[in-house]
Amino acid sequence: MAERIEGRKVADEIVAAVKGGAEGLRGRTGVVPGIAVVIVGTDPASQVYVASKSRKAKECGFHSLQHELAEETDEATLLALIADLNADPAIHGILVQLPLPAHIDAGRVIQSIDPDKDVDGFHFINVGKLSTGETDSAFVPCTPAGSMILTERARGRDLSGLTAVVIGRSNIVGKPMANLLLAANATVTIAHSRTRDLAALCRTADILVAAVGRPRMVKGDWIKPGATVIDVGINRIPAPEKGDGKSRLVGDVDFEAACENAGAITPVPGGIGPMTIAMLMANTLAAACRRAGVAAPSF
Ligand SMILES: NC(=O)C1=CN([C@@H]2O[C@H](COP(=O)(O)OP(=O)(O)OC[C@H]3O[C@@H](n4cnc5c(N)ncnc54)[C@H](OP(=O)(O)O)[C@@H]3O)[C@@H](O)[C@H]2O)C=CC1
Ligand SMILES: Nc1nc(=O)c2c([nH]1)NC[C@@H]1CN(c3ccc(C(=O)N[C@@H](CCC(=O)O)C(=O)O)cc3)C=[N+]21
Repeated sequence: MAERIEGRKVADEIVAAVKGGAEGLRGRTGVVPGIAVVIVGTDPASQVYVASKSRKAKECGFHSLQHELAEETDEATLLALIADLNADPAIHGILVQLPLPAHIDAGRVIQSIDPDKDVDGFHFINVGKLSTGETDSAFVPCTPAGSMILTERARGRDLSGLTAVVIGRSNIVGKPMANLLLAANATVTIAHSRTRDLAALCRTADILVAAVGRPRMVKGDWIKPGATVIDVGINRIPAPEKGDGKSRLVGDVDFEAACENAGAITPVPGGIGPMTIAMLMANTLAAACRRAGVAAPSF
């Protein structure tokens, strides 16, 4: 039976350390880390994430702003808000919740964020730093950063000789995750919707990362015995057993079946989700430390 990797517990440890770091920064320099979360529209799942980000920010002792804009907000209004946040010295981190409504060019919005405040790590400058190995000064996207910390807990910091398969090639998860695994010396393959015989490829993976968005797509017999399985997927599915109209969260991996083969596996919920939020807090503290000219703690 696989070991459950308790992301929520590790996330709580990181949040406690960030809180301590923020107190230290404030004591030494008077600087209070500030984060602005911007959400456009009323997607209920997005609102849940945004609310929990704001809650954690308060828990860390941050100054936290939440901007909720109407679905029909135009791009110019959003760009103007970001320009204001870029210029605001009390704000060190800016997160624009994705996806954005279709009438807004998400790429243009992301590239308008000051790279030094881009705590999501989506700006070209931060993407370029990550892929060229300038990780000391880059903001690393929160989900892959959190996934990497849990991978290190299971496998150590040096993944030399290990094979990693990442399913999914998004800019938010798959590609940066593959870069981080590569930087840690794993031998990395990225799979996607055009990959042939995904099951056979997955069976080669000592480390398997699923970031697809398809509930329980990865089957138990796709898992190499002893593999470390990182399930990034967050999928809400109907749960009639809980009552009419109820739903529950599942990952991209068939958790119960995967437990038979895996050495260690992250659960959903309670795995990568809480780690993502913890890393957002860590990145915001790092942004505030850099602004204040103080060394940022690393995790
Ligand atoms: N835990 C967390 O904090 C976070 C969780 N998530 C979750 O992670 C999942 C992925 O998110 P994200 O990367 O944004 O999603 P995207 O939809 O941007 O990317 C999904 C990727 O999966 C690939 N894919 C789709 N179907 C298949 C298939 N049948 N076989 C193999 N590959 C397939 C796609 O391939 P192609 O490129 O060819 O289309 C694409 O590369 C979602 O469940 C999301 O909710 C996301 C962000 C944070
Ligand atoms: N600019 C941007 N940055 C993001 O990081 C970003 C985004 N947009 N858009 C949406 C995705 C998704 N995402 C999650 C974060 C935390 C949980 C999380 O905490 N999940 C809990 C469960 C929460 C629940 O019960 O609903 C868990 O897995 O245990 C989930 C998903 C961040 N994303």
